[in-house]
Amino acid sequence: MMKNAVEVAGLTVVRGRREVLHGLDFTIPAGQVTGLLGPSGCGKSTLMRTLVGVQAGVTGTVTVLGEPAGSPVLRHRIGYVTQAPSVYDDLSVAENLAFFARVLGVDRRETRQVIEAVDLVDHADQVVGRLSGGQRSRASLAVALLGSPSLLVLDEPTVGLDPVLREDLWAMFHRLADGGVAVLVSSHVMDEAERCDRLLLMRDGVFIADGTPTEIKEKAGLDRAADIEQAFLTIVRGEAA
Ligand SMILES: Nc1ncnc2c1ncn2[C@@H]1O[C@H](COP(=O)(O)OP(=O)(O)OP(=O)(O)O)[C@@H](O)[C@H]1O
Repeated sequence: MMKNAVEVAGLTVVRGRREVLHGLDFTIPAGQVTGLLGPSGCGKSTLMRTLVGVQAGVTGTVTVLGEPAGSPVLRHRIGYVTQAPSVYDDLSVAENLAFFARVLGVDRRETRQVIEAVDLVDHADQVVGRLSGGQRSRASLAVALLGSPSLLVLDEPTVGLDPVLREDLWAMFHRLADGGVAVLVSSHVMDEAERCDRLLLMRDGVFIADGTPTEIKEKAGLDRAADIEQAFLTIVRGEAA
């Protein structure tokens, strides 16, 4: 198993006329849930798009599963869920999965497994357009799980979900990581930080901290009982001082 699913050096991204990521160096290990946390607009989606290979204006070295980001061989090895649902409203959950399984060349039997994994068995025959927002985003997640990707890139997957479902999804992320998958999850709410094995804290296109939740709190001079939001603010204020 590859130790690092992602290796990035000197990553800069220009969108429009603005540089939105400013020379990032980092790795994302296999077998862990890495959280990408930071305020709205700091560049999380841009970073994820870069790893998936769909972002323009990229300079630097971005290696994903041993290949340059965007390489066609990676297509089946990365699962990506954006903030907008990527399933068809007029098809049922099962029909959507059957369609994407065919596009990806994945065994149709896998569709059942991924529907179970996201807990949509009871809604499998329901048209996606009539699902709740949370159910719809889980349908997108099921699509991303097809083909057992080695890297899962999830842009704010738990937004709008109730606490029980959030709990279930985080348990699933950790099960996948235990199986060797590199799971990258973004969030702009810091209260999910503690659920991650490791955190990348981002602000204005740079990382202000990289480590386990405990390491980051220590770096900020706080004890374990503190929350990551406090650590984030402490680090930001320290930099400004
Ligand atoms: N097409 C674009 N052209 C120019 N600038 C853009 C474009 N898309 C996004 N940006 C800018 O790039 C920056 C980073 O955006 P990005 O979507 O990566 O942030 P984010 O951290 O994912 O935010 P959110 O949590 O709100 O999704 C923002 O300041 C945004 O205004």
